[in-house]
Amino acid sequence: RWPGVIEAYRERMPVEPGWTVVTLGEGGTPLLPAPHLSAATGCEVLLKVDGANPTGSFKDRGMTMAVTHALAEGKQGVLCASTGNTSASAAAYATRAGMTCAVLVPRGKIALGKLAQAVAHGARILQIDGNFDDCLELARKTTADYPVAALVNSVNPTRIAGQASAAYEICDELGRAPDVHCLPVGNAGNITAYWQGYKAYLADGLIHTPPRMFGFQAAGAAPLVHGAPVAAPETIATAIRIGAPASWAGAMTARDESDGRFAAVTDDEILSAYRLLSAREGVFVEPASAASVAGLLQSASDGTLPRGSLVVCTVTGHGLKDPDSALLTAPEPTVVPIDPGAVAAALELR
Ligand SMILES: Cc1ncc(COP(=O)(O)O)c(/C=C/C(=O)C(=O)O)c1O
Repeated sequence: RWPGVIEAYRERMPVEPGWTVVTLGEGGTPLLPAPHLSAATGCEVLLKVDGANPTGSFKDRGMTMAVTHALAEGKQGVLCASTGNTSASAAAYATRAGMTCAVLVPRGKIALGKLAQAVAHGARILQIDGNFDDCLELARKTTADYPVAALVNSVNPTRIAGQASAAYEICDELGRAPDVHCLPVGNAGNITAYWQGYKAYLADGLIHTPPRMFGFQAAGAAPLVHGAPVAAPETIATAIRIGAPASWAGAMTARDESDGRFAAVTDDEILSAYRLLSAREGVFVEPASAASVAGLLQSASDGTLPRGSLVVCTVTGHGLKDPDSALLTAPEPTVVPIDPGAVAAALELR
């Protein structure tokens, strides 16, 4: 039985003996071959399907560590700013730990599924009349003034330590690191964590060569591509609608040390990758997650991704998080009378 991220990689986690480990069985997610993407790019493409985590996104890897740490510190609750998935995960793990949870979310810009999760777990939800960056600033100030609550955003290093587990799993499964690792980048905690994880395996001689980190941002929310914060980030991929990444330095380190790169993908590229994943690979992800595959396709066509490369694309969140986006292009449902002939006709069965 998979023991969860902390027990699976205990010697690499900042956890002390005797601490209560707060886990929902996160981690150990599929590393799935992607035959259509491999054929389309001339590479060997694998998807790290992190939407398969307990609350449906990669955030659980960091949240198990952050909430375990907060509980050990005697905190009464957790607080976070979120575009949605962090709040869903914080609410679930806080509940598991018997702690309270408060979340600050940008007004009107949070996908339905994520809000439902925070509500279901009984989190206090404050809609801030601003964007994610405003929420994060508020969360930092609030937890500084009222230390009774732990700030569990990815500025919290225990989040990064937990999220590095994805890199460990990939190396353990492949017996090596991929040549290139593609992932969507918003607040840049995840790319920071992956690079930390690959470097740890390199230092321990468990891999010979770390991957080049390819980070992809939505064109309307691409501060790391432009080299400056974006005041009014805009994208349909609301999870990465972030203009001032908190882990800017970590993202730069990952790019520079790995000979990697950042690039922007348009909402159209994101949506076409989003549809390709569900329609051809059978993997349903939320739009932000598809940015890594949009970037893979862009890199294959603009020559920045050499043919024959072994590539892992992390798809970070399950498609159920954002049902509205899936229904954007849904055809009108056909109404059929209770008649087998009508069904056969509607399905054009011969
Ligand atoms: C599905 C999905 N894909 C990619 C990202 C970007 O990861 P980072 O670059 O580590 O921020 C997020 C981030 C979400 C939040 O920042 C939040 O939930 O507050 C996400 O939910």
